[in-house]
Amino acid sequence: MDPVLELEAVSKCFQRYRHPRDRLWELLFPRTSRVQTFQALENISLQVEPGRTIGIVGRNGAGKSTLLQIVAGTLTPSSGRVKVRGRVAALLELGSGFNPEFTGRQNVFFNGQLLGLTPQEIRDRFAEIVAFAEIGDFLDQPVKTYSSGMMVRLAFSVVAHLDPELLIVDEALAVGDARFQARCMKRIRELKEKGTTILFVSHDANAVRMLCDEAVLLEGGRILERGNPNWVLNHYNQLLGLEDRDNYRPLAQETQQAGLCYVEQAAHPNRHGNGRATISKAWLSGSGLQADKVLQGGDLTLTFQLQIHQDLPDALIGLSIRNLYGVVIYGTNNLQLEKRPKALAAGSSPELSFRWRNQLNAGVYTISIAITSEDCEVYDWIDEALVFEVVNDRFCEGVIDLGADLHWISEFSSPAAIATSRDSLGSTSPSS
Ligand SMILES: Nc1ncnc2c1ncn2[C@@H]1O[C@H](COP(=O)(O)OP(=O)(O)OP(=O)(O)O)[C@@H](O)[C@H]1O
Repeated sequence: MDPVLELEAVSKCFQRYRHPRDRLWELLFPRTSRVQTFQALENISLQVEPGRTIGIVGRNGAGKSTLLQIVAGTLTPSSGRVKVRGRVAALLELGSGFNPEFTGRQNVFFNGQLLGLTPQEIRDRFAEIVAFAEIGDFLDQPVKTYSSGMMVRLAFSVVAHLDPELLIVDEALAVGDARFQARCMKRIRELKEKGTTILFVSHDANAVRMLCDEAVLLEGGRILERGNPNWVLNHYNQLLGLEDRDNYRPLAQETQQAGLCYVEQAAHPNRHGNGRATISKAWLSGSGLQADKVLQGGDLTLTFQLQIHQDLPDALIGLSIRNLYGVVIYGTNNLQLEKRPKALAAGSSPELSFRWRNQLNAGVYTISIAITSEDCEVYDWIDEALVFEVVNDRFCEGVIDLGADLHWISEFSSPAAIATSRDSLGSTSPSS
């Protein structure tokens, strides 16, 4: 199959002044130009096959946005060739692609037509776009009156529902509250599963590792590495070096012991089941910071209130915690925990809770909850019912904070002292 995207020796130069006063100088003395040419991209060649998700990583100023703007057609290259097969939809700059004087509704049609969809095709998707964006009555207000959060919700919804062949997402823009992040990432995963080709820009190595089939590392306007995400990201982490750690600031200590609670999910879009029993409420509580933020390391409790509508022979009640990239981090249910209910009579409203130590690392997570029969007849299932964000005081890599401990052994200078220290720690060497 032909590649969806082909870049051949693409370069981009910008003209810029070193100091603002140079601009004035040039106005006063037009023959003595002080403009400098800056090469933002140099000789980029890249082919992307259909259905691939490619992560673009690189330090600030590496050229990621410039590259993606060239692919999206909002910037022309200084030299080289760009070929895109099919529709490209890009979420690059906040508000780009929107006419501020038009209403949200008009902008949806305007963008759809720019992407080559017929008015009927846009009408067919309109309800879905509006439902996802959740901007309510603002749909008929001019976009210039929107908050940045509303703008990003509508912009993401438009690009993610117009069935592009190539979707370009700058992850930095797909943020907002934890719930919106979870919905964005879910939609991106759905598009990936449908075979959409995706270019995904991110500073978050974990995001690229989990979502992308391949990664491209840009540095100084050139491709430094392309290939397996793990391999490329190791290189990226080396580049970041201590930079990140220097920027890391531990949390202030005023953060303890608020509660957090999620209530009724009556009309949840990701809900299904035959209704013989329903989950009337589910909520999470523990050491929190704000409504949907919890601290790493504390206890979390997920409580369910159930409503039994018909006598049930048995029930399996469970939860599944996923990260934003759909990876299941943990799941369990009452059978695995050997807690069978005594009776499930019609009209009863049992309540139960799961409690665990929160070892998740910083990030956004979702919890799917369900009640089914032991042989998987689904009574009620709410996918990604709860969304919460974990905040971690300590910096560590990965999804779980195992809270490793460290004991120096080699600070003892003599072999005898090392042996003594090993004895006192009760440790054995790997070879013993
Ligand atoms: N319109 C412009 N005029 C002059 N220089 C520009 C222009 N746009 C980008 N640049 C420069 O080109 C370089 C690459 O910028 P770009 O925004 O593509 O980097 P990036 O990798 O997306 O960075 P970040 O991660 O910070 O968003 C930067 O040094 C930037 O200052």
